[in-house]
Amino acid sequence: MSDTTYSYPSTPPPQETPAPPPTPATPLSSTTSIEKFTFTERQGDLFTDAPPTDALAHCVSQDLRMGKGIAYIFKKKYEGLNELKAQQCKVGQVAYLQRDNRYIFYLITKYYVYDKPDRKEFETSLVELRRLCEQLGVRGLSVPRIGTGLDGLSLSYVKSAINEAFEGSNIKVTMFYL
Ligand SMILES: Nc1ncnc2c1ncn2[C@@H]1O[C@H](COP(=O)(O)OP(=O)(O)OC[C@H]2O[C@H](OP(=O)(O)O)[C@H](O)[C@@H]2O)[C@@H](O)[C@H]1O
Repeated sequence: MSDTTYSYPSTPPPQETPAPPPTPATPLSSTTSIEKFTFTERQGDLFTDAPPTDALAHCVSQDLRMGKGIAYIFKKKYEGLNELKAQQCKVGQVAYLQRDNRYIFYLITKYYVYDKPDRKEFETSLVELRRLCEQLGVRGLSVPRIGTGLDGLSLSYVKSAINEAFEGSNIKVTMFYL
């Protein structure tokens, strides 16, 4: 008896779905840096220890008296009273000067020199400060313990208000203290 070999078309094995090509990893180039908001406290003199390219900010009254405290030092060091007055800033707004290749910000946190700022106006001026920093391309901002001396705000409140106002920005804020 002859062997008859039947050949059947081989049933192709079930097609495996070809694995998708590996997703190329996002190239982390050395230039990929997403700057984030940081808040740092540093002991030192704002005027001598802050990075020279950092903008500076402090609190003043709408009447721009700057009669004492650190405001007085700013007035003596940067002058510009007429430039500031010409901006006609009101409480909650921020006037500024350009000096030595940096911005100097004046947060208007109260009406008169003898007033004390209220929190809402203080916070409004911080939000305006951030807006101005972003508009002017400021990436580094150095401040004293704003509002905590003559203006009588608590340090913990001021720090939380700064963090609240700047969270989500790409600005590095440094708070100097003596
Ligand atoms: N070189 C330096 N480096 C680093 N930190 C320094 C410093 N020099 C001083 N400090 C500290 O910086 C904090 C706040 O210093 P301040 O008490 O002056 O400011 P403030 O923001 O509470 O109040 C503003 C109102 O006071 C003013 O005078 P008026 O009465 O209003 O005329 C204005 O006009 C405003 O309205 C205190 O811890 C100081 O030790």
